[in-house]
Amino acid sequence: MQQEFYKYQGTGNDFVMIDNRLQTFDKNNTKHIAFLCDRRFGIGADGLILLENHDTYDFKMVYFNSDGNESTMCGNGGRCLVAFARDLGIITKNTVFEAIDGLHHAAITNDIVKLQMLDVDTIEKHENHVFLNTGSPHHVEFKDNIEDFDIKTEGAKIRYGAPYNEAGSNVNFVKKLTNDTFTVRTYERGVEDETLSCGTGVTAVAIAMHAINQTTSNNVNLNVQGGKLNVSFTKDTNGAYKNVWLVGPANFVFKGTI
Ligand SMILES: N[C@@H](CCC[C@H](N)C(=O)O)C(=O)O
Repeated sequence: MQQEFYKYQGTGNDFVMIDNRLQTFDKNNTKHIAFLCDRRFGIGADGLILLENHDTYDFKMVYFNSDGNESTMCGNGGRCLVAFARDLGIITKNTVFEAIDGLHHAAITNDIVKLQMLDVDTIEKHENHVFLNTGSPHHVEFKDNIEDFDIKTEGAKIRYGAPYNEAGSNVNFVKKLTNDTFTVRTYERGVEDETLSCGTGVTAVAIAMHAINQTTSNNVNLNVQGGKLNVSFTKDTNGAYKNVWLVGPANFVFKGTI
């Protein structure tokens, strides 16, 4: 059977999008999803996202990494899905949709998507890194020579090592540029390589930098390999990060059948 697909990217984190409102897509066929994401034999993407109907909200997001396995929240994927929903005529500007980590409010203006992320109340501060969950698990570590660093090799060692082991974590390497601007490179679990951008990753970096006093700003700019993102938040009196918003471009690339 021919499958219609759409390709979107958000700061270079790219996704195959499928309109699954008629529930025709086989979600259990891991090999087929990995094939669709394969850059040589398939369409090529960091992940695949299904847009599905929801009883109460505008739509539902189902996310798979490029290895074919369903995974936790994808921030850039969520932003791209909002653009896809707008392009399909499901929404106009504002939306609320459900993903694996709960409800997300979002707004789209031209190609800029603003996506509300999970509240964060648990931040593990270790000697050389910070660990937190922004919808997906993230290890955050400073790396001064970030431009020349082997992200794939060094990221994999951390992702597969203790305490993460098989369940794994995404790994973000960070360099501070100014009080409110950081460079980030991310090794993504489930892609098992560096991606050009990671939305839950930069959200984790912005919150981690604030939590360890590396920024005094609650509006943080993140330079990633594929462009620029912004994360803003408020911190409540119990130390929880709320009203977390991830902002950046989300673009249609091409569509086809396979
Ligand atoms: N690219 C994503 C993160 C996707 C999930 C991640 N690979 C995982 O399995 O934890 C983003 O933009 O947040």
